[in-house]
Amino acid sequence: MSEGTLRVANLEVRGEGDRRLLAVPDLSITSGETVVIEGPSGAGKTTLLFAIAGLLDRAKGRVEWDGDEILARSARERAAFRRERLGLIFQEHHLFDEVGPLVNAGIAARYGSKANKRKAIVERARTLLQQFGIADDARSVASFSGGERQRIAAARALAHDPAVILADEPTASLDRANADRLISDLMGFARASGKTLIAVSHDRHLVEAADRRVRIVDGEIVSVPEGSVS
Ligand SMILES: Nc1ncnc2c1ncn2[C@@H]1O[C@H](COP(=O)(O)OP(=O)(O)OP(=O)(O)O)[C@@H](O)[C@H]1O
Repeated sequence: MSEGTLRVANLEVRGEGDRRLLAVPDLSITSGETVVIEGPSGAGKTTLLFAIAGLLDRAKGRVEWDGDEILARSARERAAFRRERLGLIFQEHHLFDEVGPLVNAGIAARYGSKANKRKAIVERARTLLQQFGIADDARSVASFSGGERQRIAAARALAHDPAVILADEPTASLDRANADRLISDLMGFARASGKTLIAVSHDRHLVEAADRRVRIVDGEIVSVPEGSVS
């Protein structure tokens, strides 16, 4: 099986008061596929993304990445799995403001124990920053623009070479030009390197750029009419 294959079965997430937030009987995403999860506000899109990232303790059912089930694992094991296999990009990028782009993008190297692995992460971070048009600059990231900061966050998410990129509203805080630049950088990178990309987004340009849409309404996946963009 190629890396980055997702199989979800009987996934259910309940919130406070036992309210059902999400029920996904079956969802498969193949290695290298680019998918946008869309749907109305409050439908459960972020809940689905967080559940497949193993971020929700209360998720029940099966989430298998390349045949490895992650929901039955401890929180600590799931965190180790994420560090190794997933690259996460959020709307708010939470960079370390006082240091430069390379320290931020290569931050995973600080947590690695093996010197050759640490070196590879920093080298990849450097290449990704270049690819995403970020000058190799010592100035702190606080002085970079919003679009540049989000591209630095994308480089950070990819520097440890994960098979899967998960993004939650990655363009939501960007203007059109910067959003389009990020879409082009991310999609270009995912396609060129065969990564699976799954993004929650309302952004029509991102929806149109993806191979497939998964639409969620009231916590359930509904079918999407061919060719339509909501
Ligand atoms: N811990 C929780 N307990 C109870 N309800 C929750 C909890 N977490 C999220 N919810 C609710 O679950 C629903 C789905 O939330 P989610 O963030 O997944 O929606 P979304 O589709 O990503 O929405 P948006 O597009 O507005 O970000 C919402 O009604 C939200 O208020």
